[in-house]
Amino acid sequence: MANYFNTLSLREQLTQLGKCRFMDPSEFTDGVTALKGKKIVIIGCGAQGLNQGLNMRDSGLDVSYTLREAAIKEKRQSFKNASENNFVVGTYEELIPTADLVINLTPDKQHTNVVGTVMPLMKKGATLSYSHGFNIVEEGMQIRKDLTVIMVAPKSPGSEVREEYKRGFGVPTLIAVHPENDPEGKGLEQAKAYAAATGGDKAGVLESSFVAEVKSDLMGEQTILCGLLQTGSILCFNKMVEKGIDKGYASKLIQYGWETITEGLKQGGITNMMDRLSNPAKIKAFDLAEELKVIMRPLFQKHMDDIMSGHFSKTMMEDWANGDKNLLDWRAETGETAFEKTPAGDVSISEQEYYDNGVLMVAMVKSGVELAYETMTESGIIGESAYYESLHETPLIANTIARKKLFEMNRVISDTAEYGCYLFDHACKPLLTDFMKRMDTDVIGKHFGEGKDNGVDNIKLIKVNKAIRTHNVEVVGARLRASMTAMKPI
Ligand SMILES: NC(=O)C1=CN([C@@H]2O[C@H](COP(=O)(O)OP(=O)(O)OC[C@H]3O[C@@H](n4cnc5c(N)ncnc54)[C@H](OP(=O)(O)O)[C@@H]3O)[C@@H](O)[C@H]2O)C=CC1
Ligand SMILES: CC[C@](O)(C(C)=O)C(=O)O
Ligand SMILES: [Mg+2]
Ligand SMILES: [Mg+2]
Repeated sequence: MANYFNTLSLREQLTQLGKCRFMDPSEFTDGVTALKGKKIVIIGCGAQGLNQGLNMRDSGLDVSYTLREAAIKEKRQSFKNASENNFVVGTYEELIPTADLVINLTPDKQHTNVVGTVMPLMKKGATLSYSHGFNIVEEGMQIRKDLTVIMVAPKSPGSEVREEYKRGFGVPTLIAVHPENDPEGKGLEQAKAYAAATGGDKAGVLESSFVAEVKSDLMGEQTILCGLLQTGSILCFNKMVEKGIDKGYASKLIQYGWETITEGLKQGGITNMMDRLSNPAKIKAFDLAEELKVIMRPLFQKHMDDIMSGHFSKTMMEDWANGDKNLLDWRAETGETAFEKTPAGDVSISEQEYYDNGVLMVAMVKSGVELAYETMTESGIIGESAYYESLHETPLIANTIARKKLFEMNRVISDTAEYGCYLFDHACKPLLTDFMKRMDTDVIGKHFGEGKDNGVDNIKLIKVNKAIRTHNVEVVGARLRASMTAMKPI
């Protein structure tokens, strides 16, 4: 098997990377009809498997789960997830031959093995679906020619796929049909019905390609979504403790701070998040973000370059072959950080205080979202896709940190995302050493400008506001959010 993307001509690479059409809600008036009465079998019942299946069943579809035999025999967590939720569970041999749609929701590392095992059991003309196209794009998996291959990729952790659905909303979703596998031309209708069943159509669906999904998904998760939240949490916590801020307070400010400030981002973009600060604090956050962008841009670009060239996937696959050594070492290190080990203190922090005392966190979010968006779009990924993969998903990841810190984020995201997150974190922390030496409690831990006059230079404020509001992520975001009429506040 060879990296599929690297086998394409440059022209075809650019076409697939740029494939991105925002679908009109009127295209979903048929709802789940294309899958109604079809037998849907999900392989794996983990983060995505369980939550997508629950949504699909609540949307009226016939969902069951197939697990590897050992998971059933040993009643592993995946077996408990499915059976305690009253789903039928069976072996591959029992369920795969009956399936019209087989949804592969096992970890990316397992895809070649799992798909290779189930493919001979699939009935003629059935459909195979993925929620991330790594196996097809980076590993060049070849699928039987009579099978339709689709992708329905929620731009969200599995837990939030469920939470947003229960709120009557959904998460933005990329759908695609693999051009090499659409023998009956039914792929798109099935992908649309699947996206509707998970609630994705309420938040926005992009008709995209496997290639565009893989390259943008890897970039988002490694940089702004998980990498920078990981690095930012550790650096901000350590700075506060070094400067004498109470540890419990510092822990709470970080754990719940990302969720609170990015809720402002989700509702009204970077503009609204920055508008929640006083004018002097906004100017300070803007200046810090500009500095951070200069320092981190080469790292963001390196991640994008390595993802595009296949270097990232090659090195991660080497780690798979090496018993996941890097991943497991990095995971253990994260568990030992002072932030992870310090419980949130029993102190009250008001919603506004998270902004006022977290100016550096706001600056980190702004710089990371803009850098990820800029780097992706410069590489041929379309703005709408880059928006979902940077700005819209950051709050959904922040929700997981609020639950149980970085441990929870790294538990809920895919192993692929976790690997990329640590890779970024290891490179980013040293890059920010000098910058962090200059930071003090005025920007993290204490109210910025407390007791001082709130006056600012009008000309500077006008320039800052203009720069924030005219950034392309804001222009695209305002358009996309206008169609998110079902979005609910947390
Ligand atoms: N995590 C997320 O939020 C997101 C994930 N995705 C994509 O969704 C897919 C699933 O990821 P995720 O939900 O994180 O996966 P998880 O790690 O949460 O779940 C894995 C499931 O697969 C089963 N499994 C593991 N190894 C094997 C194997 N060798 N054979 C058969 N089954 C196996 C596990 O069961 P058991 O070990 O008990 O057999 C478990 O039920 C990936 O492609 C990922 O990139 C896309 C968007 C977000
Ligand atoms: C952000 C990580 C992710 O891509 C996701 C939740 O969307 C993943 O692979 O887990
Ligand atoms: Mg993702
Ligand atoms: Mg991912």
